[in-house]
Amino acid sequence: MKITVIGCGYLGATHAACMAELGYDVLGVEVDERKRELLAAGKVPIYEPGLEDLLAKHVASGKLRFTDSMEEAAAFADLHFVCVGTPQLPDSMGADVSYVEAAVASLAPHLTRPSYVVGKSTVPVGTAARMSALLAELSSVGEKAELVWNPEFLREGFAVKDTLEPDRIVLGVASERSEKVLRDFYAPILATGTPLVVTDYATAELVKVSANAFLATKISFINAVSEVCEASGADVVDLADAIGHDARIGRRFLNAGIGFGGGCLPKDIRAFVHRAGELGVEDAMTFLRQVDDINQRQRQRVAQIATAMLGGSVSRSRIGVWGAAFKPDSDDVRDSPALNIAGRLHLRGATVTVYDPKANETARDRFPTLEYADSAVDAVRDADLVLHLTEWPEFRSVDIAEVGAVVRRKQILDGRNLLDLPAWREAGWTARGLGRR
Ligand SMILES: NC(=O)C1=CN([C@@H]2O[C@H](COP(=O)(O)OP(=O)(O)OC[C@H]3O[C@@H](n4cnc5c(N)ncnc54)[C@H](O)[C@@H]3O)[C@@H](O)[C@H]2O)C=CC1
Ligand SMILES: O=C(O)[C@H]1O[C@H](OP(=O)(O)OP(=O)(O)OC[C@H]2O[C@@H](n3ccc(=O)[nH]c3=O)[C@H](O)[C@@H]2O)[C@H](O)[C@@H](O)[C@@H]1O
Repeated sequence: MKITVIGCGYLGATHAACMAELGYDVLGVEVDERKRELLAAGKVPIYEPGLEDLLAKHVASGKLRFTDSMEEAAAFADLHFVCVGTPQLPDSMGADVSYVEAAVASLAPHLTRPSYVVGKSTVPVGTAARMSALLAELSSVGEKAELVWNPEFLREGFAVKDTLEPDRIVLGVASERSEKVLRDFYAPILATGTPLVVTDYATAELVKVSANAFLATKISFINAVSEVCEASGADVVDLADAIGHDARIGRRFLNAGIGFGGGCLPKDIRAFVHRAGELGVEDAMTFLRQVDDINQRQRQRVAQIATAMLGGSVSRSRIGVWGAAFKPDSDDVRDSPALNIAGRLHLRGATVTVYDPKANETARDRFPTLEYADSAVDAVRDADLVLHLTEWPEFRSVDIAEVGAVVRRKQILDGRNLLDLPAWREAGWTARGLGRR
């Protein structure tokens, strides 16, 4: 069976390579020439563990190809997955769905056989119904071009595994026929016992944003509690361990720290609130504004604690920053809390040197005025303060004595609450976490 994947960024490149791995012939459609050429050469423009091997294998075997032509896409397959971006609009909290509209509108006129267009992008509720109407209107086969909404739940850093072994598959469908086509398509994954939820468009769209909103809420909840821990001398990690033993709560996504970032959670919660407003139920989602505020506050809080550790002013001090990506095992710096904090301190007059095992280049593109080092030790040479902001495992195994020998002052702030603070203190450091003893 043949499929196309329209939009080959983080989501689309992963989907394309993984579907080739399942045995399908895949044509990726990508408008960005640089990305398309890299992908066609078997190279992934992003760092995602395991993805390049998979992609290179299937490009070499011919199961995976890339194009920029929708005409070619329409001729190639009858099943098309839309994976284009839905970023936050520049002038509002809402999501920009124009890339989804453009993808559907440019594919539809070329469809000459009954086809299925499957939206995977994260969209405001109501988008799928509009895209379904647009598809029927613009395709020469009319309603024989059907739309399905199939939101994606993969996490960066685990994208390949999450695609091949998802927690669940959700299908928003308008007909039994399209449900059957998608059930057959995902049969290799469903055969392993993966739960399948078949529902309507609106529910499928809302499942996705609700899942991200819940995860964001969990993180902001523990971050808010961490501030109370700090004020009262309690320890938020012990607290999270203790409440996490309750299966109704669960320990995952209860790591207090500098907060969530990335290309999805922040923009998705804002788009959710915005859409609720358009639907006249903004009050129901007011708490999500607080979730966002608490998240922003964490960045401010870390900058404040860092300033206090430097005696009330960061001006003329040197700060070494460990981590730039919004999370480990990724080079994605979209809305990265680590870089936001580094940038704030730089703006206040500190010399800030950043090291990230994989994201130095993507960080330099966005924050060219920061300095970048090639190792954890080089980043903190002559530093007055070390900030641990992205939890790459290598930062937990640094040689404390080696780091101590190169810094100017032995001060470290653990923005991810994962370092062994007692070990640092034993070596003569002032070591702090967020809401930690
Ligand atoms: N990054 C992630 O981990 C996940 C992302 N999502 C959602 O998936 C969607 C895509 O996200 P990312 O992959 O992160 O974005 P991205 O920005 O990395 O990729 C989007 C790609 O689509 C391409 N594109 C735009 N218009 C096109 C068109 N008309 N034809 C062909 N290509 C086109 C762009 O050039 C870009 O390469 C978003 O809605 C996001 O919320 C959902 C789950 C996970
Ligand atoms: O819609 C999306 O794009 C994806 O968004 C998130 O995935 P992702 O952004 O890749 O990363 P997460 O692992 O969710 O982490 C998000 C942010 O939260 C932070 N985080 C996570 C967990 C935690 O306990 N504390 C915490 O601060 C991370 O450091 C990171 O900055 C969701 O986990 C995916 O299910 C979803 O598909």
